[in-house]
Amino acid sequence: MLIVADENIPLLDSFFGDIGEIRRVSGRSMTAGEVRAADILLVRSVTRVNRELLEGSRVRFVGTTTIGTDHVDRDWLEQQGIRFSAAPGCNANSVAEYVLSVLSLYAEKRGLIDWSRLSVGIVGVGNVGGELARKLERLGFDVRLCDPPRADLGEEGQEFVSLEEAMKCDVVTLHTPLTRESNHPTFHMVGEQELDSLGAGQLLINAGRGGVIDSSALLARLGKSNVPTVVLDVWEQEPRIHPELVDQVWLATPHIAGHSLEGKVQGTEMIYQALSQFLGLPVRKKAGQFLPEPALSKISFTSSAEEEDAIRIALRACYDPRRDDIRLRNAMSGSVEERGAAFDRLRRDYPVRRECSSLKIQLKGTSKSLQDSFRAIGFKLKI
Ligand SMILES: NC(=O)c1ccc[n+]([C@@H]2O[C@H](COP(=O)([O-])OP(=O)(O)OC[C@H]3O[C@@H](n4cnc5c(N)ncnc54)[C@H](O)[C@@H]3O)[C@@H](O)[C@H]2O)c1
Ligand SMILES: O=C(O)[C@H](O)[C@H](O)COP(=O)(O)O
Repeated sequence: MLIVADENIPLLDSFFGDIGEIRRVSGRSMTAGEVRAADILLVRSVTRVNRELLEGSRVRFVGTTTIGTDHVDRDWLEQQGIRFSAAPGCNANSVAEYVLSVLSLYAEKRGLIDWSRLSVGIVGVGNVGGELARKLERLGFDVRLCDPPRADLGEEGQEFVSLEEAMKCDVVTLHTPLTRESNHPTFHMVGEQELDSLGAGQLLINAGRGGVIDSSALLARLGKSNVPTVVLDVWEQEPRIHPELVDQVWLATPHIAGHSLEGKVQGTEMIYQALSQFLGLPVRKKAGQFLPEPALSKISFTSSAEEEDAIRIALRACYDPRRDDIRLRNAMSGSVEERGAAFDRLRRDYPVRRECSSLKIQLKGTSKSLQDSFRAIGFKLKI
């Protein structure tokens, strides 16, 4: 059995080595010729999986080791009887931790000692937005949820606000899929009007998909007065992103919010499970068995620790988005092609980033409130 796979999928041999022969190819430039003889196709988010790629091939199973599926023509796969599987939620915690680290930096930039005084509007409350909401609510933030498809379902006990209401929060963070044909399409959902409603005291984060914000409207907005602070992890036309936009936003990262090692390995594991089921094979491997010891395993705080400082230090010890921001800015020179290649290189060669759960926090004589905050974020405590 031939498995053609994006070379950026981690642990291909460990998970799939005994299922078939693995042929690694570039996900970004994968061609019909490269997949024609494959039985199984494994991709990440950068491969357009459609008729053009697969017509006439032997492929019977397509797995994407990602949450997002906007790169896959699912209707066509279904018509062809090709089984499709994605990895919902695999890196949701990674994205939630990305947003928490950004919030900690933003609170500091604003001179706020207590970060939980920020109100946060979460737009798209699925696996990512839901995980983020749980953490923020436990940390005491005022959280507003905006999710019209869920609101339509009339879920009992769940309150949702409109996009307009969500855009009034101190922080607005976008976690929707990119859709064009749904009842509530998200393509360019945040355009001129929404951007004009934001002001200098607000932060806008996009860690969903680039096309959810109209980037021409955003560039125009950033050229006016009373500008909001903007953090972009996702961009229109990746990898050929707009260098001017990189210049204008506060933090610019190369679509890596979900790139914790845990998130990536869980994505591979979920597709291994789905493929095993498809082929009628037993599931014998687990992501946990392949995770190495983290480089940083323990931090201690004593009763002298200030709560806000301790959280800031621990969060940034795990992940500091400023490092990714600097790498992206440094890569923004040269021609369009060179910049695009550099964007992809930053993602391919992404350093190992571990989630907060890999770091044990030792607390001696600290307050209950600090312990609760660490637990809410997802750290393991040793008291
Ligand atoms: N930056 C990254 O690295 C990264 C990582 C993971 C996922 N993502 C992106 O984030 C998206 C969300 O991930 P998820 O796991 O939460 O997906 P999900 O499917 O679990 O949740 C998406 C939510 O968005 C809601 N939604 C749809 N249309 C909406 C609209 N118009 N307004 C508001 N809400 C709307 C849905 O009802 C759903 O609840 C993915 O589709 C992917 O594109 C990005
Ligand atoms: O949809 C997802 O899961 C994320 O956007 C994912 O992190 C994308 O990573 P990529 O497949 O581009 O490496």
